[in-house]
Amino acid sequence: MKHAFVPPADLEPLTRHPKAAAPGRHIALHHSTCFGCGDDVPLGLHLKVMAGEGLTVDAQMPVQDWMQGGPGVIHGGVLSAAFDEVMGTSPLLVGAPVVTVHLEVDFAKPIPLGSDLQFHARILGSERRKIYIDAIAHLGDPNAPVAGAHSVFVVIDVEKHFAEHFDKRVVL
Ligand SMILES: CCCCCCCC/C=C\CCCCCCCC(=O)SCCNC(=O)CCNC(=O)[C@H](O)C(C)(C)COP(=O)(O)OP(=O)(O)OC[C@H]1O[C@@H](n2cnc3c(N)ncnc32)[C@H](O)[C@@H]1OP(=O)(O)O
Repeated sequence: MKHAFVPPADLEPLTRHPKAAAPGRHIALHHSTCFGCGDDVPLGLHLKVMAGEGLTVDAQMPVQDWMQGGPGVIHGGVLSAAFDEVMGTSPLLVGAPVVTVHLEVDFAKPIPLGSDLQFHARILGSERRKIYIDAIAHLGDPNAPVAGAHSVFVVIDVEKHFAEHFDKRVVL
């Protein structure tokens, strides 16, 4: 798949946190009203991100009718949000809460409504507070990706980062 993103060649390797979810286990919810992973939002992606081997995660997403962009196919923004969520959850494997600063998506094939979309993301390494991650999406054959993504996330102090906005949060 074509892509233009070039991660730094000298990234620091990261290691799995001793308390990270075991391979095959669900990585605990970010929060229940998150558009990407929350159980309590009526309209959301409801993604369940599972720990994989090493510094990888996996998720699957049924492509539902409300996700339509072009007729019969997924909207690119919905796909981008799903990549953001899946990749953004993976740093919890190394014990790092992050926010996205950069997200690139390569759309290789139209993705039909009704498909069962599979995601696989991997942490590439870090540079200071930045964590570089890439991912693919496929329809059953990881060797035939229908989309790919590259991202940069930055490790934050969660309480400080959201302090100013916390009182305006939506509780359902
Ligand atoms: C949805 C909420 C998520 C909450 C997560 C909390 C718990 C996590 C647990 C579970 C994860 C669940 C999964 C979530 C998935 C979805 C994540 C999202 O969609 S997050 C929403 C969108 N993103 C933002 O709203 C960030 C807005 N940006 C900022 O607030 C600031 O830019 C911030 C705090 C991230 C960094 O600002 P500074 O002042 O602390 O630090 P400076 O020095 O500017 O940047 C740090 C490094 O990042 C580079 N950087 C900054 N922006 C960059 C960019 N656009 N591209 C590349 N590098 C960039 C800089 O060059 C610097 O790198 P050098 O160390 O100097 O090399």
